[in-house]
Amino acid sequence: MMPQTLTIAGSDSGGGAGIQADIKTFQELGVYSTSVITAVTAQNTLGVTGIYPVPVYGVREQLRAVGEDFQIAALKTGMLFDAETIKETASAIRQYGWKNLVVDPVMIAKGGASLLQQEAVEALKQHLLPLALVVTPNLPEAEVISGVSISDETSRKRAAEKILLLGAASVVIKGGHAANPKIAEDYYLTRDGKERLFRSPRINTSQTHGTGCTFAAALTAELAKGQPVEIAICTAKQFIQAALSEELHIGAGHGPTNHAAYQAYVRRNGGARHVQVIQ
Ligand SMILES: Nc1ncnc2c1ncn2[C@@H]1O[C@H](COP(=O)(O)OP(=O)(O)OP(=O)(O)O)[C@@H](O)[C@H]1O
Ligand SMILES: Cc1ncc(COP(=O)(O)O)c(N)n1
Repeated sequence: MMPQTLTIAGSDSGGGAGIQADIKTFQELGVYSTSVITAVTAQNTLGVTGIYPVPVYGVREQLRAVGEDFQIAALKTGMLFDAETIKETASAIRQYGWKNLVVDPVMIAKGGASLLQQEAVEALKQHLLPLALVVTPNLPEAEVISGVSISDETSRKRAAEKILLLGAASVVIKGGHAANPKIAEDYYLTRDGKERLFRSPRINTSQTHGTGCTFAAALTAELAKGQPVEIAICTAKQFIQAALSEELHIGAGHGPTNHAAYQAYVRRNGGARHVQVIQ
């Protein structure tokens, strides 16, 4: 049977991030996707112009509908917007016993719009992170969650350790926002102290809308297929590397990544693009 996955996230009318990015990625990687929509955004490659949260009972009912009928092998969370939605989500994850949770702690859209209310950060830390197998903050999100200002490898590690103290089993601090012009480097740390660096050549592109969502969705898909976390992260990095390499040039702003590029690359070359893993 096809592995079944769930994304709990916001809708992006522009199709590059959020639920839409997740479902495209799940489909490309051969897993079945269910979805719980937490908020509808009016959004395109130029920015977010409206946010319409789904009432909490609507979120609860979607979670119930999925929980009562599907065998969820792995799931991810993206834009959760407010504390009530976070609590409802955490409660359903516990109720249905869903394992292999990837928490992408989405806070701010590329254009600057806030996708998580400030007072909801505490709820994220208290209710959701303890359930996570992997939490995938970008650099600014890692700073907000940990309270550590990240300026070098030592402070990045300290931030990761603080995030793990909140209860997540492992963390990937993504390096898309780092200043390094040559390398995009993601730092992985587990609760038992295992460290890895996932590095790839940095691609010089403005078509980066939804990179975080796509990366976390690829990771979730691979976990659903039973891959170990490190292998799943490596495939997710290969997936986003391909998606950024073959630009679509859609829209006038920060265009979406190319979700079909990874499979096209694998078909052409019999394998995936090189990502360096440093142990
Ligand atoms: N220019 C780039 N070239 C290669 N890889 C990149 C680039 N930008 C980001 N990545 C990779 O994309 C993934 C997502 O990282 P990023 O730090 O952009 O996440 P994010 O900020 O959460 O994304 P988003 O902006 O969608 O919220 C990581 O694996 C990162 O290394
Ligand atoms: C519904 C939704 N979820 C997540 C993001 C983050 O993606 P990005 O930072 O690339 O805008 C987004 N823009 N919209």
